Amino acid sequence: MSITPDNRAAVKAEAARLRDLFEAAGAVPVETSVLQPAGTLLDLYGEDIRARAYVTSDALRGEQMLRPDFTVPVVQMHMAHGAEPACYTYAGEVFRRQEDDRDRANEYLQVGFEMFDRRAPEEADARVFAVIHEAVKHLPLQAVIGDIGILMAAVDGLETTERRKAALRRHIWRPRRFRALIERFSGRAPVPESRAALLAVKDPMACDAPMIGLRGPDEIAARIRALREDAATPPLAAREVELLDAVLAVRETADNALEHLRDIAVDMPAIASAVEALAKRLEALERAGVAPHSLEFEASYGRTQMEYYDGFVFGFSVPKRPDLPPVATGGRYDALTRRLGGGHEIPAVGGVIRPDQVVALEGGA
Ligand SMILES: N[C@@H](Cc1c[nH]c[nH+]1)C(=O)O
Repeated sequence: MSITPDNRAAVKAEAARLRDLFEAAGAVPVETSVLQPAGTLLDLYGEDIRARAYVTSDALRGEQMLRPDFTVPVVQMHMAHGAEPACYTYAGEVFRRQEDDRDRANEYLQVGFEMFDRRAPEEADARVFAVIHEAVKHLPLQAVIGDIGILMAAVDGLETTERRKAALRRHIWRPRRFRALIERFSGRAPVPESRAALLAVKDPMACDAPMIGLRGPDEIAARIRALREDAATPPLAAREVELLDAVLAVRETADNALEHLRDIAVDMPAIASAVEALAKRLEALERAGVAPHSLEFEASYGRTQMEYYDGFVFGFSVPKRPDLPPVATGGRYDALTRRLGGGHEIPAVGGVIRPDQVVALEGGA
């Protein structure tokens, strides 16, 4: 649902209620411009949002985009002149093109809560989750949590080349492409024919074909070297793939998921510290009044959301209604503060609620 003349007043009133709640929880209200510089900022969101942003040009300022979210501009603002620790709230429109569903809003309000705090990250995770949970607890929603940090640790721990790990890390956000890479790196899928043909030639650069395209000879030669190195890399061990698949398949209540992940970590020590961080987070959630057995944990959760997440992720959705957008989503984005921090960084976590979805559910949609 989007904002229509009929529901505008109700959605705005709900946005104000949420913002008041977040302020009462200690957040300072902030504003960001609707028009944001596109360029490098857009890259931080990842492929999905990049494809859906409204971008326009400006003779003086270069490419501009209609704000696709608040987190990136709020991080920028905080890194430029924020005090520590800090907690912010905001309410305003975000804009994302819808490619295949006309009924999904391309412009809607978000009310957010963001915490920048280097003390006890698990406490901050639990605090953000609990504040959002409290705001939507009157609605029939199911909360799902996940942890991108566990997936990153699982990839980092694989016994393979840095190059293969970097490719997998990049494609955590594209589950199908990730799967295809695993199939190839484990030798279960054949090397593409065109690549095999290229590598069969002793020196592909030694021919007098004209240079066309954007890549120079050095870049092409480097790419061929990389492909040769890859072709000579031993396949991922079947056992490692099995363990990685086991991690990705974890999907159960959070208390059981923790036990399950601890079992997997016995054979996959690379994820052990990320799993213990999950344990601490669940304890902090329990202290904040959220019982772990009431939460679904899905190891793959968040893989199709913002690419800046690198730890805790969560969402609140209407059960059995995958056609409806989540009412609230959020997650941890420590690395984003480093990328925008010009040499500084601070652990950070936050989330947003969509007041239009709250109003629709209250109206029985
Ligand atoms: N900005 C995210 C939500 C979020 C806020 N803070 C962390 N995550 C989004 O629009 O999906």
